[in-house]
Amino acid sequence: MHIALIAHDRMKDTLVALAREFAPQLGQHALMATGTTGGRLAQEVGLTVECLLSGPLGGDLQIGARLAVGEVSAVIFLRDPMTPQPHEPDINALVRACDVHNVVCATNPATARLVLQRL
Ligand SMILES: O=C(CO)COP(=O)(O)O
Repeated sequence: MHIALIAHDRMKDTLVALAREFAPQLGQHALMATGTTGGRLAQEVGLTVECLLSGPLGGDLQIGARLAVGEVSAVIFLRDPMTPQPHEPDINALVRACDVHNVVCATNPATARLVLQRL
């Protein structure tokens, strides 16, 4: 599978902890991530991750574009529901693309855990 991993700043520690817990499973898949998230996953978890642009600079849109042509099979996107984001339209576009193309999309840690358990 091709899995996209994304977390807003206040959710990054949670995603890193989840990725650490599920590193053996994640390591069997092709991973991509927005820039800062991917850097942390590579450095702190040791995963091989294709790092795209940072979210506010277009990373969510890059993942959405890849997803729209069938190149992403699941998205783990830990959004911060308490902090406004400057690139809110990009975030909504990515989640909408998941719905349009019926791609697995986990936007909170509980759902992410369920998805990761099924890898
Ligand atoms: O903003 C993001 C997703 O909307 C995440 O981007 P970074 O991983 O570059 O922080």
